[in-house]
Parts: sequence; structure tokens; C-alpha cells
Amino acid sequence: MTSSLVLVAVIGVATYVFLSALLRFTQDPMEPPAIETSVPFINPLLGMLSGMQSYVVKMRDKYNLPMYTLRMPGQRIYIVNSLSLIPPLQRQIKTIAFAPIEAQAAATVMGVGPAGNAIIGSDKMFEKDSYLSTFVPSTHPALSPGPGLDALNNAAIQYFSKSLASLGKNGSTTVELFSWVRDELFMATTESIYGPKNPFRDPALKQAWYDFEPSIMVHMLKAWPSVLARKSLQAREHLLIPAFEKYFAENSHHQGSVLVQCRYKHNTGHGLRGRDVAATEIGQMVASLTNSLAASFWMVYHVFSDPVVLSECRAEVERLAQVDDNGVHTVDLANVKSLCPILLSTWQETLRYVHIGIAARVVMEDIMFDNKYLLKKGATVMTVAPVQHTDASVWGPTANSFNHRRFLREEGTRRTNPIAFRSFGGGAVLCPGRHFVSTEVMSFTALLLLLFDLKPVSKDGTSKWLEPRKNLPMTSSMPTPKDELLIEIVPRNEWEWRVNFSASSRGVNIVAEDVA
Ligand code: HEM
Repeated sequence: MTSSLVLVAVIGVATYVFLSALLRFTQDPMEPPAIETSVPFINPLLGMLSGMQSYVVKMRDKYNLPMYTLRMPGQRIYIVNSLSLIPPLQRQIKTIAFAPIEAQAAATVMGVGPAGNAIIGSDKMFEKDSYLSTFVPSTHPALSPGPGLDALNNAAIQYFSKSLASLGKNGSTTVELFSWVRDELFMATTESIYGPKNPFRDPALKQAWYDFEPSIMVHMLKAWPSVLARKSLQAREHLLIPAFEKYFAENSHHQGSVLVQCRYKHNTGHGLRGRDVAATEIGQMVASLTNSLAASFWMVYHVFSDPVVLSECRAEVERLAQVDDNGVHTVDLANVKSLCPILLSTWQETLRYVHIGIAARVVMEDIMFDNKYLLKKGATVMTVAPVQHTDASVWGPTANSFNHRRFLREEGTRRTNPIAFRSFGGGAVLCPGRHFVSTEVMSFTALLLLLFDLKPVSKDGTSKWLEPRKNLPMTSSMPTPKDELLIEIVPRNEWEWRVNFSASSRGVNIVAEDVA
């Protein structure tokens, strides 16, 4: 027994000495300092596995470094804490790059085949006319302020308007809040993008999406998806991609939004064909749905669960409504963009407070970053939104609490550094869908505020809002709720409503780049 213990101790010490030496010889003193090295490689790994977002916030508070290295087996991750390092990071688009991650996602998550991957992941991906460099600009006619964006938002709002009107006709309805909000947003978003031939009108296909989505990370890491993500893989290969193939083969996109038409033109213009065009839609669905569905749930939760937020937001949207002589109420939801500052601030605060997004980039060659840090080829650089979103030096002592008025421009208050709001990324990788989703979610919330009261249904009959715990997936910027929330949706009155969305060609000023 004693000799076994001695053997274990010797192995332990030898391993420790080996790992320490390995770290010492492979970590250049010019790199951002390596932290958590008391058991090299293992401590950071365990920390990351315990919950990456909370771990990096803890590391920020413990070491207070602008940037540091986490060394893990086979992995070097540089974490950026300091806001001042974000602009230079965003400028290094070729040396600290996003494109290789997108190319990998096309092959692994979307299931694009070899011919398509040769185009998307080509050696020329950084050239200015490559598939990846031109993808986001190709969607500007649909997602930047203008008629294409107005039409997209109008279609989503008309979906909500019909769906909520028919819900109101049934009197009170009890729903599980996340499932219900998720379905409303899912259908409104896919209807607005794909038009009258939206393949997701088939409930089996919608279910296929929900079967596919939870295993995105398994696909991305190529972690044996045929075994570990079997259901997800089958949903993608046998239902989702074939449905999109049929949609494009039947030219259904001609009746869809400018967005789906831009995407089709971009794909085919770069030489993608048939199944590969269909597979890229999987990536677009991930981008446009995963964060939006969860974000809209948290928005509804934060607006309705706090009586002060509820009454202030409701008062604002009620001011948008007009009543004619016949008692018909009309609301133009285009006005949520400019006439509802508290609702907008609540949306921004929801995104700040709840966001768990990780922006990852690949170091393409050894470089000196910001004239200070050596970054090694092959390493990953990460900014993790909760680090910047809970930075007390930016947001003040209330950084960790929800303040729906935080983003209001009030006289006498200091303007926060807009770079600190990471919810839609920034620089070259700025979310092009931010105007669409912001108008969509604010309009949905505004309609709910006008039409319904939301009352929690608890088993003990107390009708108290309880904040659900959060699942923190690594592939989404917004957590999903871990706990179910039963809610009674109660119509506020029997008024007849007309819901309009007038063309304004305006966006929502939400990130630094919009207000600059
Ligand atoms: C609340 C909802 C959303 C959130 C929180 C969100 C957040 C983000 C973030 C943080 C990024 C940057 C990722 C990075 O830096 O690695 C991003 C990129 C992107 N988002 Fe969104 N997004 C949302 C909705 C949408 C919608 C509705 C669309 C499309 C209609 C969309 C399309 C995209 C695309 C295509 C990119 C990649 C941009 C590029 O390659 O340069 N997103 N989004």
C-alpha cells in the first residue's frame, strides 16, 4: 500500500515537473502571460470545462490583466479583457481571422460538400472578391436600412399580428413561455425570409430544426457526430437540406424576401450548386434564429416580470396607438425604432445582461499584436462578452444588475464606452441582422404589451415571476432557460387592432458603428 502511494506520488511529481518544463519551454515571455499554471495545462482545462463564461470573468477579477494566455492540452487560447485592445483586434482581419472559422462551420455544421467547400474555404478566402469577403455585403440590400429591410420586418410583424389576434380570440391561454415565444419568433422569422413557400410551415421540418440545433458544437468539433449527434445529423441530412434543395429547385425564393434572393445570387454567383446552396441555408438559419429566439424570451421575461419596467414600456407603446371614431385601434410599429427609448434601452440591457457570446478568431501567423504581445500561429483569440459586459469600470457598481434605463441618454450622465457593448460583435464581424432582429423583437414585445397581460402560473397559486436558471451553450450568444415558466396570457380588452409597419428606411441605433 505504502509503496503504491509512493509510486503515485512519484508519478504525480514527475508529471508536474514535466508539464511545468513543457510550459516554460513553449511559452514565450513576449506572449500574454500564462495564468493558472499551478498545475499547468490541467487547471485551465478544468476551469473552462466548469463553465467557460463564468471562468473567464473569474480570471479577469483574479488577475486583472489586459490579456492573458490559457494553455490547455494541444490548445493556446488568448483571452482579451481590455476594451482598449478590442479596436486593434478588430483591425487584424487577415492575421487574427474569422474566415477560417466560417469555412470550418460550412464543412462541419452546415454539411456543405467538397465542391462547395473548395469555394468557401479556398486559399483565396481573404481576397476582397472571395465568397466569404463578399457574403455580408451581398446581404446589405436586405439587412441594411432600406426597403428590403422594411419588407422583411413588415412580414414578421404581420405574422405576429395575425397570430396574436387569433390567440386573443380564445380568451386566456396558458403556455410554457420559452416554447411559445420561441415558436412565434421561429415562424415569424422564417415566414419573413422564405415567404409563402416557407418550408417550415411543415411542423415536422420545424421539429427537425429543433433536433438539429442542440448538437451544433458536436458538428463543429467533428466529435464523431454520426454517434454523438445522430439525431441532429439525420435531421440535417434527411430533412433540412432536402427541404431547402426542393425550395430552390422550385424557384420558391422568387416569392421570398430580398434576403433569401441575395443569398441565392451570392451562392450561385460564386459557383455553388444544388445541395451545397441548400446546405448554406443551415448556417444562415443558425445565425438568424439561434440568438434571436432566446433573446426574445429574455426580453419578454424582463419586460413583464418587473412592474416598473412593464408600466414604463407599456406607457411608451400605448402612446403609439391611435383610435378612430369606430373604436378601431391602429399602431404603426415602425415607430418602436425611434419613439420608444425605454423599450430600446430595455432591449439593449437584456442583451448586455444576458449575453454569453464568445467571439473566436484564429491566429494565422506569428504576429506582434498592438506592439506588445506575441501571438503564435494556430492559437485562438477570444473575447467573451460577459467579461466586457460586467466590467465595473465601464458600467459602474451596478454592472451585475439589470437596469432597464441604463442605455437612455439622460442629461448629466456619462456616456459609456460604446465598444463595451459586445452583443452584436463589432468591426469587420458586426452582426448584419441587428436592425432586423431589434425591430422584430421590440415590435413583438410592443404588441404583447398592447394586447395582453402575462401572469405566471405557479403550483402554489402565488402567481410570482421566478427568474429561470440558464443553460449556457457555447455555440449561442444567448442562454436558454433551464426552468419552465408557465404563463397565462390574458387579453387586456376586446378592442379591434390594425397593426401597420410603415416604410421608413431607418435602422435601430444600437451599436457603436450605428451611432458613429
Ligand atoms: C439577438 C439576436 C442576435 C444576436 C445576439 C447576434 C449576435 C451576433 C454576433 C455577436 C456576431 C459576431 C460574431 C463574432 O464576432 O464572432 C454576429 C454575426 C453575424 N450575425 Fe448575428 N446576431 C443576432 C441575430 C442575427 C440575425 C437575425 C441575422 C440574420 C438575419 C444574423 C446574422 C449574422 C451573420 C451573417 C453574422 C456573421 C457576420 C460576418 O461573417 O461578418 N444575426 N451576430
